[in-house]
Amino acid sequence: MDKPADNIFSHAVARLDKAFQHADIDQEAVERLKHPKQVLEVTIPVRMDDGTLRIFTGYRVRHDATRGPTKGGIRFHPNVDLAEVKALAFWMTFKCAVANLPYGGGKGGVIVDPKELSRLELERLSRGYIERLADFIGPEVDVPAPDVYTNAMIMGWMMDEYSKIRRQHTPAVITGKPIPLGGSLGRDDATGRGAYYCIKELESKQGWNPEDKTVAVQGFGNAGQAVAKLLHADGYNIVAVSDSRGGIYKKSGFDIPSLAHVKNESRRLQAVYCEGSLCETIEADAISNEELLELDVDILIPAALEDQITGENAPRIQAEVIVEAANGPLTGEADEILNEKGVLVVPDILANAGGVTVSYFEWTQNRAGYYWPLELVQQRLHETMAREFNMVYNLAQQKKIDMRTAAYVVGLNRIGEAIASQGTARYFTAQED
Ligand SMILES: NC(=O)C1=CN([C@@H]2O[C@H](COP(=O)(O)OP(=O)(O)OC[C@H]3O[C@@H](n4cnc5c(N)ncnc54)[C@H](O)[C@@H]3O)[C@@H](O)[C@H]2O)C=CC1
Ligand SMILES: O=C(O)CCC(=O)C(=O)O
Repeated sequence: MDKPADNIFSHAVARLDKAFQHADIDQEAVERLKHPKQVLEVTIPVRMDDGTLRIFTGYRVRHDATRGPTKGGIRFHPNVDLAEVKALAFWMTFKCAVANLPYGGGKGGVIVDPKELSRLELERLSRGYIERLADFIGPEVDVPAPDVYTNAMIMGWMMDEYSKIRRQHTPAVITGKPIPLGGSLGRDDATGRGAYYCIKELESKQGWNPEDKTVAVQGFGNAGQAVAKLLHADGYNIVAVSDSRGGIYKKSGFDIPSLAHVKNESRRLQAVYCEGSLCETIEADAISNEELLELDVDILIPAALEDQITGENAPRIQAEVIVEAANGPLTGEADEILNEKGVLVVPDILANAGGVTVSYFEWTQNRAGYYWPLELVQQRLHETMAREFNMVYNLAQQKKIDMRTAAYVVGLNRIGEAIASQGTARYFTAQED
């Protein structure tokens, strides 16, 4: 049985060996991709509202920069550790390659439960983290963004802090910002929307009728809410959702805008139906997050944290399709079991690439100083997701491999081409930027 928490990074890189057999890349390059390029650990002293001092620990990892500046979000969570941040940075390298963005992969995290901080404490922590990272990031070097328990407001503080340190307005140092500070229209729901576009591609390939399909969504934050809302609007029956406290189930399905409205107002997931701002409680079953994963649904969307489906619960998964809106929700052992069972898994490095794709659009808009209408953002996101979904899907069919392996093959081939174009001597002598 695997023990996911003990080495999430080595489990993540182990997936490369399977993909390498089908890819066109030098073996030494693959070995090199099993190690991050740079790792930074910082301590952040923060004056709390009661006058005491707390020291927080944070990380930023740049995994690989062959295809461009490293790119990836910042997570604020009590369980953040270095192995997790390294794994998340590794996934970013492949996600950016699969979406064909001119980026490598990076990721950051701070060990903190942001729900325990006041707004001012959170702002001091966010600014302090960027002060520690200021020499490590930059629009052409490493470009952070939101991830779990960080949001546009935090990105705004961070961009402002970096600009203050550089004495230069620098919106392209970070993406996912508030619109008045240079954020892109459409970044807010881009991760869930990207996953939705993947599901729409599957729908047309498999001839699904949305009204016949049941869906369970684990995690009701940025990614989970957006994909649930879009699927609901198309007629899919969202029968279960959850957050960190647990889930709710209703056989006839939920009105997702009502759930989202109340969750965002009250910070609690409740079974409700709203007409305008008038909301009433409705009948539903309380379920645990573990139970949600094992429901008899057509489509399961993990949209919370890593290692949710393991060798232990994979045999009990009943969904026919799993769309990984979260990063790393399945362990390697779970993958094997689900592949055996014939479950179609749309992997994280494809399914949740919508967020970083619109982050790329935001970065290009910041650098050009010219801003796009929402329709253009969504149209280009749709084109990217549909193109890369089909690239991965067709490769999987052609080589008779699972979609995760196919996605890694696409990523490895693109990174391999970039290395070959640079000259391998450069790649292997640590001079790449
Ligand atoms: N925000 C973004 O643009 C992107 C996020 N992702 C990934 O999507 C996943 C979710 O991220 P966001 O939606 O941004 O975070 P978020 O902070 O907006 O929401 C996280 C949600 O997960 C819930 N949650 C936390 N622990 C849980 C648990 N143990 N079981 C069930 N639910 C739990 C929270 O209550 C919350 O509803 C993460 O894996 C993240 O790395 C991936 C690509 C981009
Ligand atoms: O928007 C970005 O740059 C990265 C988002 C992210 O952290 C992710 O895709 O996991």
